[in-house]
Amino acid sequence: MTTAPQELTVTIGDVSRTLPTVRAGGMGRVPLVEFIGDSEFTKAVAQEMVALIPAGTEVLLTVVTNALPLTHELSDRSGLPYVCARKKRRTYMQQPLIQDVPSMTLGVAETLWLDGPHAERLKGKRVTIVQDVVASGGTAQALARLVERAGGTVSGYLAAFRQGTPTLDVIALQDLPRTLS
Ligand SMILES: O=P(O)(O)OC[C@H]1O[C@H](OP(=O)(O)OP(=O)(O)O)[C@H](O)[C@@H]1O
Repeated sequence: MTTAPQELTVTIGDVSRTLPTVRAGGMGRVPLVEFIGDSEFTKAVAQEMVALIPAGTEVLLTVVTNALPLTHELSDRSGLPYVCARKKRRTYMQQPLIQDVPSMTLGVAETLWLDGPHAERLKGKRVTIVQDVVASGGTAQALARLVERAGGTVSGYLAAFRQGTPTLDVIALQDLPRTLS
């Protein structure tokens, strides 16, 4: 007998989304949060997150891909500048900081690249790390290391959703189940 995958509906502000579930590595089905291609949901989430930005934050730091539109909207609403790490080297990068992600939920090895001029914008600043989802916390740890290497300090970890029990102290709008079936 086949069991239909469970659905998960989340509501942020007055916007609701039924999240698709996907198989992720050996984890079973996990809810998939997508901001790419969904400006209405992205704006609603950013609107709710503004109040959660730690006091004293001077710069937001995120990483491509899915967290980028969310951080852009958060920057727009908070007035704080943001910096974005890449997951691929670009030929135009100047003395980038290169940081491996220690572990990831989906089990895919990843390396973060922060262009030198962008790293300069973190120097001496209090930086909040912004993500769409924090699960294991591996990506957050790698971003924190980039902040330190750039000469900044981490003010906090802010995510739209926390999935599971990351070891880091993450401020999140909502918790998502680790697996659905
Ligand atoms: O806490 P962790 O276990 O590190 O997992 C969280 C990361 O996993 C997802 O990235 P994904 O690989 O799906 O990247 P994408 O945004 O480029 O799709 C999500 O966007 C977070 O960055």
